[in-house]
Amino acid sequence: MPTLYHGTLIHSLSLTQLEVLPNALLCVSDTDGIIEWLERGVEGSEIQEVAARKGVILDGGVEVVVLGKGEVLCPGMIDTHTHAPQYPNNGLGQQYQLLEWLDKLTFPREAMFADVEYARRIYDQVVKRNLNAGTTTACYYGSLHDESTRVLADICDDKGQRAFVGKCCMDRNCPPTYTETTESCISSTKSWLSHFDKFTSPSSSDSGSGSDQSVPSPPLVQPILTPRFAISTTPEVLAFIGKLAHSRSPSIAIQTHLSENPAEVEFTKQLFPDCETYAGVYDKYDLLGPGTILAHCVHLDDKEREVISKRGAGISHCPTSNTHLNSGAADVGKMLRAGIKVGLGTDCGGGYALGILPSLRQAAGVSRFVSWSSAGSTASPSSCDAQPLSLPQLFHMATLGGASLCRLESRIGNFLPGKEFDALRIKPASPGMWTDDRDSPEEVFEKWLFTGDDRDVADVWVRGRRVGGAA
Ligand SMILES: Nc1nc2[nH]cnc2c(=O)[nH]1
Ligand SMILES: [Zn+2]
Repeated sequence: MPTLYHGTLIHSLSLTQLEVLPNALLCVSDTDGIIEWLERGVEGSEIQEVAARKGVILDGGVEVVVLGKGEVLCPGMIDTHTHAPQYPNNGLGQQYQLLEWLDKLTFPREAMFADVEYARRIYDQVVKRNLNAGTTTACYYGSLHDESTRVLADICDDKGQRAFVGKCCMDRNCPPTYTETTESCISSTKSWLSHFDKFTSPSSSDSGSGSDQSVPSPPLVQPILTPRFAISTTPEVLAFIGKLAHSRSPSIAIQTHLSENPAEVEFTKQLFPDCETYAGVYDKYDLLGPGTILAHCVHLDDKEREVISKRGAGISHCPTSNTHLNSGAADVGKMLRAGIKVGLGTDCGGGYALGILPSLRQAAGVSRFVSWSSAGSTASPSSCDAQPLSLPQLFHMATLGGASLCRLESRIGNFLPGKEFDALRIKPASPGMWTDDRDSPEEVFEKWLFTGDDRDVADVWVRGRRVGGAA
């Protein structure tokens, strides 16, 4: 039996198109969570008739979820870069720059995840809190520990969060208490990867319904190769990861950090004197491709944007972290104009906040500072390009744009029929205080984006299954 959803839907169609659909009627298959059809402009009194015309007879077996006035259904949000073992450090560290922050706070915390039971306790809360905050897909760095990172993958699968989970590779320039040899990095990466064979595609176990997708949907939880960054991975490990990624088709996803902080860029150039740029290091080892997520990219030059764009890699913009760790203000406009895919990341615990909303707000603010400073520092015509990010762009980055970094844009990111139903029901927790009857659905939505939190996320669905929410 399918489930029907009726009410106001808001989703992104592109960087410039935010579509608002009042009185939409959406049908989701209960076998595979796929959106079978979407009808626009259906009054409440017409639900039964429209459903019948589409072949769905409303009887006791069909659930109809009717959104109330002031409620909005939007796609689930996608955190394209976060570190699961760093959540206990959230909020700390604003006095540091990246490399000192890693040594003082981050490596000692991550080392604690050698204890698998500690990892289980923390990861259980991380995944639960992220789902309730509306993060239906997350790209997680784990620690360097194989077993604890398997636990993280299992927890995502159990709780129903769509996720990419990576065992962190780091075989040099790390403290003796938290590092691995090149040999153990390679062998534990192979062993960690084998764990994912057990997560199967939903369409391979049932016949599915309604979807015209010819390729089976990937498993909910997928592996992502995770060289920490060029500083802490030897050329041998970088080469191993490049080869491993391309040993499968489609290639295995890759995530790493790029050009976050000036001292990091400088040190990387010293370590790889034969590479002209930092991005060139990753390119040399075949790490840049459509399945690659590059976090931060604050200090890129034009050549680097060009190679990232050419290879089809995506950038995870992490503005809360970039601000908190004094890394700088990334110019997202330049990335977009170079044709690069951009999503949002929390980068916890460099970023201090759970869920994508704070990143979206900070992305808006930082883009304004970038536009003001470029307008003030140059009279060249190019300064006209530096517009602050618009609401459609911001929401695109939080949803469909993030999906494209994960190579999932044909599966999730909006409510087009054939996609999987990853969705949030926004229900203002304090109606009358910050929303009232005069607000249009667009206004409720905008207020939620800029002032709301997980108390206002009543339901969270991934692949049609309810996996969280405050209701
Ligand atoms: N923000 C951030 N940058 C990094 N670069 C290398 N490791 C890290 C990390 O854990 N967080
Ligand atoms: Zn990070």
